[in-house]
Amino acid sequence: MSDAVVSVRNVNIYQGSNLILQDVNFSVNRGEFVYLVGKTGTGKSSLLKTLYGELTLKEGEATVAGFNLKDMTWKKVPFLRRNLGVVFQDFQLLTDRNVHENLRFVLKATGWKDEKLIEEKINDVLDKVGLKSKGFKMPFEMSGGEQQRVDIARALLNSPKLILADEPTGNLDPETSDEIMQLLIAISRDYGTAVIMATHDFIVISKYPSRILKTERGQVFDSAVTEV
Ligand SMILES: Nc1ncnc2c1ncn2[C@@H]1O[C@H](COP(=O)(O)OP(=O)(O)OP(=O)(O)O)[C@@H](O)[C@H]1O
Repeated sequence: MSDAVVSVRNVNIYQGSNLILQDVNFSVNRGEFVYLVGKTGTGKSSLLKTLYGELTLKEGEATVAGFNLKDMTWKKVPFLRRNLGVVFQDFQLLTDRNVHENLRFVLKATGWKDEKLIEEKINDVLDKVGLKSKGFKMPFEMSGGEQQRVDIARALLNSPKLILADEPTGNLDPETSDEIMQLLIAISRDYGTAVIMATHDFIVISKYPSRILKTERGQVFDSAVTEV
């Protein structure tokens, strides 16, 4: 059986009628950590959006966490998302509730009902990101690094096979970026979660070298296949 969590074959990605990326081919295996780099506007976000079902795949073949993306209906997208964790630069936490309530909100929205299991899961993910005692804090009471940890905890709630992270260190100072990188790398290593992380931060990449996908001139180049 293939270990691929993401498989993309002969894919063309459009924004409206504009072809953004052509003939994209790559796979990502369980537990792999992959950077996604490329100049602004070359299609990193468009590629991530395709992988989490925000942009419908019209041309080519792709599977993510066992879901076929081709012509996926909007009805199916929430089921895909439950198998993914998505982490953004700007955290996107609900500002009017504390950390615990932010996490509980996601579990409830994704169908969790058993209060004991909900409590256990929240404690589990907070422990994994090193925030076990911070569940009562409001987002505005936390540093940027702590908020990013909460965002990662939220991404872990449904034990995803894949985390898609769009510039997760973009708003953080170098030391805090380091902490977040070590956390994401530990998650991929310890839980077998594949991570695809879009970034402009070459200091981070040189410090934590890993496979690179690069968007350039309408194509995706893969350091596993060619020099990027
Ligand atoms: N919603 C949209 N509608 C139309 N065109 C879009 C839309 N979103 C992005 N584009 C265009 O698609 C191209 C790729 O944008 P995308 O956001 O994927 O690039 P990016 O590499 O992620 O850039 P950045 O590093 O700035 O985030 C750009 O030319 C952009 O203008």
